[in-house]
Amino acid sequence: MSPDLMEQGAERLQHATQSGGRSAAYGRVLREGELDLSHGTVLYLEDISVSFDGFKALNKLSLDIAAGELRCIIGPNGAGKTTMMDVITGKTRPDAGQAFFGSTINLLRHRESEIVRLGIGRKFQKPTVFEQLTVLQNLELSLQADPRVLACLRFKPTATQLDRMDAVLTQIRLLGEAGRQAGLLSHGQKQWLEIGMLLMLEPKLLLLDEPVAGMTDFETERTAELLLSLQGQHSLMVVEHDMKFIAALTADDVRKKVTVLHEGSVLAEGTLNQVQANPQVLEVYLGR
Ligand SMILES: Nc1ncnc2c1ncn2[C@@H]1O[C@H](COP(=O)(O)OP(=O)(O)OP(=O)(O)O)[C@@H](O)[C@H]1O
Repeated sequence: MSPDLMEQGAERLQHATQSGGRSAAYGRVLREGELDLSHGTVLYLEDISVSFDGFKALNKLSLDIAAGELRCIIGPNGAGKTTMMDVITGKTRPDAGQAFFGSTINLLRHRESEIVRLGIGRKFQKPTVFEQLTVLQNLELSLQADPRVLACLRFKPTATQLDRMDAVLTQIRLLGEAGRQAGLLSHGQKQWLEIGMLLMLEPKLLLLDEPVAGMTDFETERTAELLLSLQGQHSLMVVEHDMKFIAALTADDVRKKVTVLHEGSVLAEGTLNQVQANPQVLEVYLGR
């Protein structure tokens, strides 16, 4: 989708919310801040550039992700993968470019905390669960406005929230560990718990930075199953170096796209087979 269409969408939303009228293009009125996926795109980045002391960490990066898509991003160290996630989540402001969430939400106009509330969840590489709390309490904590541990002990979830916790615990395969102290979980289980904490907020887009780093083969396989079960309902951007894991994430659909970043731009995009056979990718990424 072109930025023009994005701006048109934003204007239409503004008109709909100001006049209270029904937008003919969307068939129903959008509430302000509501994600509009009617064009089929959940994330749209165009010509994003970020410089650190003159060094271009991102250089006119353009990328879009379809609603419900699971997109794998690969690239050598320093390619700009983390910086790209920092821009999407509002941690870093780009020098130039556009970033839209759906067709109406201009991410560059929002703060980090607002972007979380708008529906973008981010999982950093290292697990950051609360080790002294139980698995269930960690999930409860993610629902609270007050993130202090003491507040968690007083927190009384609603019936709907309890149902959601049950569903998430099943999804992350920790239902049997709900009362266990998070610090006693394996590394893989802690990573799943953190994904579960993000899922409690029902994000539309999940960004995952090297989710299987340090996991056993068994845990890696389970993680691939978990992420595959989330696609469709959520959109996912998975940054990974582990090619076996990428192969597992793309095995269900040979047309699935993989994006290769290099020196702050998209070097190649295509199916896993296509990017693995791309001579430029072999040269810069695989070092052949
Ligand atoms: N705050 C910063 N100040 C200066 N340079 C930075 C900063 N953040 C990132 N960079 C540089 O920008 C480039 C892109 O970094 P980034 O962390 O986005 O790459 P990456 O693809 O995530 O790498 P890796 O796979 O090693 O995590 C690197 O050369 C990095 O050194």
